[in-house]
Amino acid sequence: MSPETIAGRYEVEREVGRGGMGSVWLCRDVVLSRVVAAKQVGLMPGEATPDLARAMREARSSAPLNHPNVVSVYDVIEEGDHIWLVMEYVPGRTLAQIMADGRLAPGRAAGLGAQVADGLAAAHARGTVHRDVKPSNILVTDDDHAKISDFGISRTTGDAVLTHSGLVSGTPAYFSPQLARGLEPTPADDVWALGATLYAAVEGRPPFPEQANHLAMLTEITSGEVRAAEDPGALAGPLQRMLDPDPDARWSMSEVAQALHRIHRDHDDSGTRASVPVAAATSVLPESAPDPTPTPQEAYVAPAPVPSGPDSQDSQGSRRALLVGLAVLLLVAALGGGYLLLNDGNGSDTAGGPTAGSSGTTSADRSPDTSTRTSTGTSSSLSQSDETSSAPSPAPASGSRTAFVEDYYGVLPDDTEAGWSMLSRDYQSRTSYGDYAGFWDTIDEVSVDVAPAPGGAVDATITYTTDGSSQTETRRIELARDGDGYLISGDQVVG
Ligand SMILES: Nc1ncnc2c1ncn2[C@@H]1O[C@H](COP(=O)(O)OP(=O)(O)OP(=O)(O)O)[C@@H](O)[C@H]1O
Repeated sequence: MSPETIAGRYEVEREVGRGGMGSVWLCRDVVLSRVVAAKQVGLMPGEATPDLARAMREARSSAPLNHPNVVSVYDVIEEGDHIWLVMEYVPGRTLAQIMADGRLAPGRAAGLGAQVADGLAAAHARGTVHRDVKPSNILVTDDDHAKISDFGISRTTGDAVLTHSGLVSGTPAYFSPQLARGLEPTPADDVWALGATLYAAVEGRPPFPEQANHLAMLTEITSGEVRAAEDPGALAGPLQRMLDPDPDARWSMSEVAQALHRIHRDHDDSGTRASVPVAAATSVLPESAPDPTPTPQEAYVAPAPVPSGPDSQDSQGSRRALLVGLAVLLLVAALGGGYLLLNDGNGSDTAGGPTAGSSGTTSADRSPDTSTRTSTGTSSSLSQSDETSSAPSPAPASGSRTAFVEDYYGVLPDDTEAGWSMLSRDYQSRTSYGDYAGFWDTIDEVSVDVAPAPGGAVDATITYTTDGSSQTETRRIELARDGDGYLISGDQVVG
């Protein structure tokens, strides 16, 4: 069901997209009689969750910018179980969507990049680092006016270190080597990310192509060895300066803007130049088409904890890279799946049920009201190459909801086939078994405390341990009935 009005002021017309934090809706502001975009961000009743913190951060970071190349944030509204970020509506497409049609001509890429650089230079002048510049965060109108959006994980000088909901939703493909190593974000990281974005726009793939194993990808990024773009045209020089592994040697964002404006003036070769779709790597979010019957209850899995701490010594580099990788993986993997698993939010499964059959569980006599804990051993070495297989192991068929979730984490990280079989078919369809197993292959040990949550959900406080380092988060896990037992049908971070 779609919301009809938000805060008695914004009449909802339709859904225009979905991101890592929820849906985005086209609305009419009846007070000022203008269209706006409202981004729904999940909020637990009575709690200031990391999502709220993220929305407030986005509002605070971008609202004062008031720049033609930055999406303006107008308001943050708390209503019922949700918060809404009300912002300027930008008709058009994301750069990721444009790139899906084919590679961009260098002149056009320079023109879009110059505008984004203008917006980011203004942010940098205010001491704000965006941290998540990528094609899906660049909105482009039909006449090629570009605006950078989503300051949700931006950092302003003096901010407390983010411990939750930091980092990116989906892909580290645009991370600088320094960010991949877990160092403090700086404006130079945005310069790299914009360079990587322009590289992908003209080349058809990002400098470090997407891999199912994000940890391996982060390790590769830390090398900083970018393969020279094959046909960058006039962008060759700027790309070299933006993608310099040494952040001190990179251009500032203002220098980038100047150079790109100059190229755009000199090479007005607009349009795409080939029908080579950019790999899905650059379209990291399933961007939905307008839907006349949107379902606002749907929420994407929220970001996972990010390792924190002021230490940025090189000697800590590999460990922090691992932790950052782990955070990314947790972020995209949720219960261990792949990219941006959707939470169906209603606790019901799709018709047809899971591919696996059902069998008994040992947990039928456990009380659903008792918080329990389980811990499992070291990681298996499961192959990550099987992208399509359905696991043969049967799902438990009976038992309490909390016990089912406990059992789920009880089989992990070692028996990913059994874990996979405990996910609903709908949930499985949002990732691949290869990604799922690949994620759990990076985890040495997982332990969980479970407790009943409203609506038949289960709150699981999960601790993942890798290489002696641990990360803990709480996920609200939705379960769907499957015969006498359950299957996991969705989840979201709640703490
Ligand atoms: N201000 C806006 N005007 C018009 N469409 C928008 C606007 N903001 C977002 N959208 C659309 O909604 C989609 C989702 O946006 P959103 O910012 O939630 O996701 P994201 O940036 O891709 O992901 P994340 O929030 O995890 O970084 C975008 O891809 C775009 O299609």
